[in-house]
Amino acid sequence: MVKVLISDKLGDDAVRILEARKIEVVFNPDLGKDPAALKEALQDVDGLAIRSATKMTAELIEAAPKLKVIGRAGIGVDNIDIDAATAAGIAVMNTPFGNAVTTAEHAIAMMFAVARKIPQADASTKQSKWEKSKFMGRELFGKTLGLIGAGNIGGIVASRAQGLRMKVIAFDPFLSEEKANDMGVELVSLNELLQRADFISLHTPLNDKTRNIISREALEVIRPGAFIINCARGGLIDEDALAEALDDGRVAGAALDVFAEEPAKNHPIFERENVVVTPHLGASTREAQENVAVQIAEQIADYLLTGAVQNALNMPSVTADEAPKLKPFINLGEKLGSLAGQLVDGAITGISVRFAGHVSELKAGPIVSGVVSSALKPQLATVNAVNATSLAKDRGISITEEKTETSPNFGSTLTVKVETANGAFSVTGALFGGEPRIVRIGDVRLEASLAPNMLFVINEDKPGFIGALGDVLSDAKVNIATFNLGRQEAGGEAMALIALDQELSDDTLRAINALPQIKRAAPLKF
Ligand SMILES: NC(=O)C1=CN([C@@H]2O[C@H](COP(=O)(O)OP(=O)(O)OC[C@H]3O[C@@H](n4cnc5c(N)ncnc54)[C@H](O)[C@@H]3O)[C@@H](O)[C@H]2O)C=CC1
Ligand SMILES: O=C(O)CCC(=O)C(=O)O
Repeated sequence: MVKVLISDKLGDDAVRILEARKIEVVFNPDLGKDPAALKEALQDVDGLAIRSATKMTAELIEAAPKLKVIGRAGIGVDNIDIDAATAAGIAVMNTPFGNAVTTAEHAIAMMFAVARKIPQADASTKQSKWEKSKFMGRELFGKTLGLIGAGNIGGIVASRAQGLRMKVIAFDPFLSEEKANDMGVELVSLNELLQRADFISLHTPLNDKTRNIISREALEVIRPGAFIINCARGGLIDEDALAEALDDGRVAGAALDVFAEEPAKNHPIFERENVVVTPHLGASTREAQENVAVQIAEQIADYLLTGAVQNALNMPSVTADEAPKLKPFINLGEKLGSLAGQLVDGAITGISVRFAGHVSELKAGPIVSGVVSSALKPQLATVNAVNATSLAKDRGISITEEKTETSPNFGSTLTVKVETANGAFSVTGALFGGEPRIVRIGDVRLEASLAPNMLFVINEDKPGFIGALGDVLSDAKVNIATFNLGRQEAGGEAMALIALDQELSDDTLRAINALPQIKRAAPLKF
């Protein structure tokens, strides 16, 4: 039975959905905060569902031998070592839209809260102080809002702010001028944004380019009296420099939902009068939590049970409709790649996949990943379908695809060609009753199903060879299951793919290679 661990607080719907799909669920919402216990619990799970408390480090990923998918019920994946997951063949998925509206609403709420000092006024009024003159606020109407990052959440914040009649400008190097125009947002440089914005709201992922994007230098050029709102990630702001800018009044106020270190307790910035803080509540509404719990449970179940891939950060997507059609061709591609990879000699320099017939209408990515990973497997122990194409690219191996709509003798065929400095090897396969079958090797037609133990031979097409080979195998007590022959012309070169019921020993292989007609004999494993 497939098993999924939920190690953070996640809506109950997630458990219901997974169990309804006959998945065993271990729901321990406190495990994410206890890496040692989490490590133990990861030993035998196929899937993991998390929010932000669980930090999936390379060490934890290594401790999860069966893990196939990590699902983040939310947007930010900076708590997952994606490179380590990819290297281990684990799909990493998130739910990019489920909590976006809620988080954008939190940013707007925080902007109001800091501009009107609502939390401070609330606390004072509840202490019976009635300090009316102390809490003079600022109006948002007509002010300039500067968005750093205007994607999903930034875009929603922009539209809400426009409703408040604010002017919205944005710094986002990956947003096209056309899209910005559609959003009614003026694209500017970071420097211009810092100098023009009355309110600055951050909405980028945390990565090497965005870490400390609000740096000490940025705070030096910021428009005096600006407010800063951060509902994205703590590491985007240099917190020490912000504290100083708040103290000397360059920054009028800051509203922070996220912190460089979380949970943030006794943070020095909490002592500042002009700061409003929340404990990473951006996504915390009933609606958003229901959305992300349902979405991640469905995505994890689909992936584990059908192979469908949605919202993965390290794999091409495959819909639930596509998955059953692709599965047999992925299997065929893996077998062809494996056969070619086992038979080529020397470092692989290129792999090409030719799709002919109906298979050319299917998504190529997952099939190519299967071909590449199995072709490289004999040379690279760490390769898998998730990291295959990126690993190939890193090693300078060219990957090409070619598609033709017709396949003369079969509904669909896949041809895999693997090149090395010593030559190329190509093999074609098709599906018979959904099962992979080899139909051509190089220019030679031959039909063979694949078995766990096989022998590939090239020999001179002369009488007596098959008998002699049969004698060697019989002496070694190796039974022939199927024997499939092909040749280009009588008396020329012949080929055979032979399925064996037992594994070949080195001695038997030596005896086969010593037969006079033999040109090549190689064992194959599938
Ligand atoms: N506080 C909370 O509870 C929540 C926080 N978040 C965080 O909000 C952030 C934004 O999420 P989404 O809008 O969904 O992401 P998104 O991917 O839709 O948008 C991010 C935007 O940032 C831009 N960007 C990337 N690098 C940039 C750079 N160097 N400079 C300027 N812009 C850059 C991208 O082009 C994109 O438009 C993420 O960090 C996410 O983790 C998301 C949900 C809840
Ligand atoms: O799960 C949460 O509460 C945090 C959400 C978040 O930060 C995200 O989705 O990026």
